[in-house]
Order: sequence, then C-alpha cells, then structure tokens
Amino acid sequence: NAQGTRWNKNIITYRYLLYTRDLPRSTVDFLLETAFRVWARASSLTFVRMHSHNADIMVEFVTSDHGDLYPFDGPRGTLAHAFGPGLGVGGDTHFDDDERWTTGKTGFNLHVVAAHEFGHALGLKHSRNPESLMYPTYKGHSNYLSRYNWSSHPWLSG
Ligand SMILES: COc1ccc(S(=O)(=O)[C@H](CC(=O)O)C(F)F)cc1
Ligand SMILES: [Zn+2]
Ligand SMILES: [Zn+2]
Repeated sequence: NAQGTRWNKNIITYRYLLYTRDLPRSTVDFLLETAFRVWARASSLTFVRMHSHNADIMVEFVTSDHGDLYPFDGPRGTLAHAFGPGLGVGGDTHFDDDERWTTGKTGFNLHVVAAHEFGHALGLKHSRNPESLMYPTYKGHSNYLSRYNWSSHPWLSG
C-alpha cells in the first residue's frame, strides 16, 4: 500500500546516469531491470528506460556528498536512498558506491537493494513484515537472498 505521495500516471520513465565499477554494465542493467519488473508485476505501472533528457527516476551510483542534502557515509551504514514521487528530484534513486555491489550473497546484493529503493521511489514506506521487500534493514532480507534461486542465473551467483 503506497503511503504519502504517489505518481499521478502509470508510465514511469527511468535513466541510468552513473554506473558502479563493481559489476559489468550489462549485469547492473539486468539487476536494475529485474528490480523494476518486481514492481511492474505488483502494480499497473509500466517502466520505460530513457537514454537522454530527464526521466522520472534518475539512477546513479555516487559517494559522500553528491549534490543533495543526504551525503553518503562511506562503506556500510547507509547503502542507498530514493526520493518519493514528484517533479525534479522526486523518484531519483542514489546508490552509495562506497559499498561493494554484488549479484549474490556476499557484499550488498544490488537487486535486493534496488527493489527496496524503487519501492520508496514509488511512494512506499517501510513494512514491519520481515517477508516484505520494504522491511527496513538489509540483513532482514537474508531469507529473500537465500530463497532467490541464484543458480538459475549461474553468472549471477557472484
Ligand atoms: C533491503 O533494501 C535496503 C535496506 C536498507 C537500506 S539502508 O540501510 O540504506 C536504509 C535506507 C532505506 O531504507 O532505503 C538506511 F536507512 F539508510 C537500503 C536498502
Ligand atoms: Zn542522494
Ligand atoms: Zn528503506
């Protein structure tokens, strides 16, 4: 249940501005696209990728002070943040590139964190249900990580 602000349209655009060096671009694209797909399946939303101009959800990997009022904090601690729906910075999603972004169970799993952040970008707040993608803490997602069939993507079991 989306609380607070919501997008007032069903087609949401997104654009990748800055990538991490931790993973190949194609892997980052796959992990982020599948994170968007989680929400597309759970809603009537359609996500359209842009390669130029301004998109609703601008995605970037940045460190420390990166131009908004919420500087990142180096390794661990805050992993990422996303602004709720709205114009301008609304929907924008930032990942802390001082984290080690991975595809599997080591480091921080980019798919799980992205799915959580995109939930915030859609206006969702945290859930107290440990089964929920919107559960507040990363380690609370260990069951999601263990349940996810990483072997179905052999190259994803990094
Ligand atoms: C499972 O996905 C996440 C869990 C925890 C975080 S976080 O530890 O970076 C959290 C930010 C958030 O809840 O999105 C913290 F308050 F900064 C990000 C993604
Ligand atoms: Zn930011
Ligand atoms: Zn959160």
